[in-house]
Amino acid sequence: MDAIKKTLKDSAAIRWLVLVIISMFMFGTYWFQDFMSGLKGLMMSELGINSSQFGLIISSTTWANMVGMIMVGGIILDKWGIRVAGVVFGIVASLGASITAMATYGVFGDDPGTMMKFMMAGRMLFGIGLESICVIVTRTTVKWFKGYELALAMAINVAFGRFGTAFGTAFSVEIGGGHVAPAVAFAASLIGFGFILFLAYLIFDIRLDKQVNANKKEGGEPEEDFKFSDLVKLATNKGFIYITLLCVAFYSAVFPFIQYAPDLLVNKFGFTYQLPDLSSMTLFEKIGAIFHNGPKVTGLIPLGTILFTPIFGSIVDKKGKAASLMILGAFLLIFAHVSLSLFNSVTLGYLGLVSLGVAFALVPAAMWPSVAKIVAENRLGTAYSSMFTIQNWGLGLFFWGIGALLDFVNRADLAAIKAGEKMYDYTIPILTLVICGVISIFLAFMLLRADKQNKYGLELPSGVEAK
Ligand SMILES: NCCCC[C@H](NC(=O)[C@@H](N)CC(=O)O)C(=O)O
Repeated sequence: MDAIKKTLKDSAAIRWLVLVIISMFMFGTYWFQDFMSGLKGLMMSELGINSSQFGLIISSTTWANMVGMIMVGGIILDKWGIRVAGVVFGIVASLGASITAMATYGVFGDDPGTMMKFMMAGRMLFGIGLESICVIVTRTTVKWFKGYELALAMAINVAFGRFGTAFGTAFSVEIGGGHVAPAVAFAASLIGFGFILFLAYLIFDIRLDKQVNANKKEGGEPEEDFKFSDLVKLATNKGFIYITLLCVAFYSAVFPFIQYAPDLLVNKFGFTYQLPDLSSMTLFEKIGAIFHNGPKVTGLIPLGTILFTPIFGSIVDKKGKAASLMILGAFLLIFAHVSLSLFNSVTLGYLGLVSLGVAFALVPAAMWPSVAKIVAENRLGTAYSSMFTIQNWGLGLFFWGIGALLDFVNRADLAAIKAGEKMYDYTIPILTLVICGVISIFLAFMLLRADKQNKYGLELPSGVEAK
């Protein structure tokens, strides 16, 4: 038997280069997913929309995914591979983002109704690409890093996405020069840039496949293929059900919150949307102005997770305790939303945001590797696609629901709010997210119990089998 030859992925330099290239795709798609949060005030004044309509635009990202588009993405990925799936969903995401940008420039008509309709259509198309790209990039990371630094690579990959969220949220007002359309066009061009880099990655993908196929004669791994029976197996796996429901409850209280956080800080704590001129300020005044700016402070949440997700990831790898850490994350989530809704203290508000940031680093670091302990490897593609689909049901509801609830509870004051005489009261919409936190704790405890019964090994370090 011939010796198995070294492949491209055996070179650490090439592996990490590939990770950076594919992660730029995540950077662009996460930017586009989240940047509008920093523009909410501007969108309301410039496009004449209310909070509920803003919520609809954000929520439209999830609509096609709610009815199974991510599953279609997963099937295309499993049947035709990374290259075909990446190109198809890269085109879909770029097209959706371009339609959204054109709509804000008034290409399809400049009345608010037409603009909104096409923005939603564009974001819906983009959303199909976003989620499938996330699955494709995750799958590609596994392809290159399995047997190497997989947990760290996944954490760094998510960190690129968080960079996109942080910078998109913090800087879109300035990038747009105080207008919505240029900020949307810039965000759309980042997806195009990420897609071009992904096309460049395909050269590495083709080379690696050739090398792996050559080695397969010496005994390689069989490709995974989508089977509908896998769905049935997943739907009857208790651990998978708990972790999927936990994923919905947890992310529903985080991603939608981030979309509204700048507006909450402006309305509740008197923060600004636009930075004042910093040039004549002392260093302390500059820092004060930044920490008093809604989009910038919100941007710090995902920015903090960039450091902490890999740290928590390596704790999970080395010490285990993934289910316990998810319980802790759910407690932090409740503290965050209680302190941001029921109290009016800015200090407590900052503590709430820090607590949310830690939970946002902790839970994903513990949750995503745990899926691989609960579900057999040949069903992982289907497992991630199913989780993302169900996650989108919650996201769709809360992206829109927070805005709709905001308009509803403030209905007596809407005219005064529009005229700038009053501020939105965010208490009830944010308190609703506390319910998600409570459900998350319950599910995390159920997961811990299921782990003890089924011996998934969630509390054990990476690579240690439960007996
Ligand atoms: N290896 C899996 C990484 C998932 C990271 C996770 N992303 C999601 O949940 C997606 N559905 C993306 C999205 O909706 O933006 C995350 O924590 O970002």
